[in-house]
Amino acid sequence: MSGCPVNHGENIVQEEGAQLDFSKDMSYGDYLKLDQVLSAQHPLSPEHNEMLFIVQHQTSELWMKLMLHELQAAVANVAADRLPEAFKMLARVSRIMEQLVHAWDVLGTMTPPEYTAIRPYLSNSSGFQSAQYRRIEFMLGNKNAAMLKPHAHRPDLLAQVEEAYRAPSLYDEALRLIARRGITVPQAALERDWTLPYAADEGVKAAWLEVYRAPEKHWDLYQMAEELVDLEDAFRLWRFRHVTTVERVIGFKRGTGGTGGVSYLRKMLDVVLFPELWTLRTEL
Ligand code: HEM
Ligand SMILES: N[C@@H](CC(=O)c1ccccc1NC=O)C(=O)O
Repeated sequence: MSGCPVNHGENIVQEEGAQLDFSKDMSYGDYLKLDQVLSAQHPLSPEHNEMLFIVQHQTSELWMKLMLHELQAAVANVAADRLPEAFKMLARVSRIMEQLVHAWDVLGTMTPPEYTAIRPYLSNSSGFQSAQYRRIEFMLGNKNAAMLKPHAHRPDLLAQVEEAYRAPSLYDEALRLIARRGITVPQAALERDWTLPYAADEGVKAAWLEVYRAPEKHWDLYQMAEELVDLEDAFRLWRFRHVTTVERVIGFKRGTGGTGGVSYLRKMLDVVLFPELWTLRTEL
């Protein structure tokens, strides 16, 4: 084999001039704090599949962290009439949601006996208690005071969840925006108790219909509405894949969080975040 013209990896690295000494420089792992991130996986059971379960949830929480970062900035941009910036962020939030929809395929490789072996180690913990998830739901308008309770023992997290609970949602800000643009929106939608879940309103539907019937007059509001529909569409897919994966893995057992399990998650499929943006379509 001597004299073989194969370009070995070592040669390529040298020819390319890749830096190989990081004793004095910040490296990849330093920048990304990988020692911290990759030392946070501690299975409680002897089961092989628990690593999948932990990594799946931790990566989901990381994506949720980015989603919150983008959503917060998007809401602030809508409130400040900076729509191009808001659209960029909302598009990213929808793509993250789609990423999480596809992530269910990985978890779906876990069979009921494999999960049943891990489940006792989870005790009463459940995704129901995810503070980041609850903040996302609240920012998207699905407000519910009872969902604050699982965070009562963690004042730091409770403060963050409460902040999202008390603030106007993305949709509330979108309605205030279209009102500022001269479209008639019922006053009750513009100034209200933001802790209450949004209730569909014929006057709000009429307002959005004005946008959809003359898109050339309100092009950015039209784009805003379609960004919101994209986001809710992706969120619905996530909820659907969750309940299907849960049925596949635990059937109709009660949840570790204390709910009926699949029955509870199916009820959540009926949640509509931006109702008028869906109902108006019948009239177009
Ligand atoms: C085998 C995998 C999974 C099973 C069996 C499962 C099961 C359940 C069940 C039964 C509930 C209802 C609450 C309860 O009583 O526990 C729930 C809620 C929830 N789960 Fe999962 N889950 C799984 C994976 C995940 C993953 C990967 C995530 C992503 C972070 C997640 C996030 C959530 C969230 C956010 C809730 C609350 C939903 C709401 O209140 O609308 N779950 N899950
Ligand atoms: N609620 C699930 C447990 C569960 O899935 C879970 C437990 C701890 C951490 C995250 C979880 N994922 C989503 O609910 C169950 O009833 O099996």
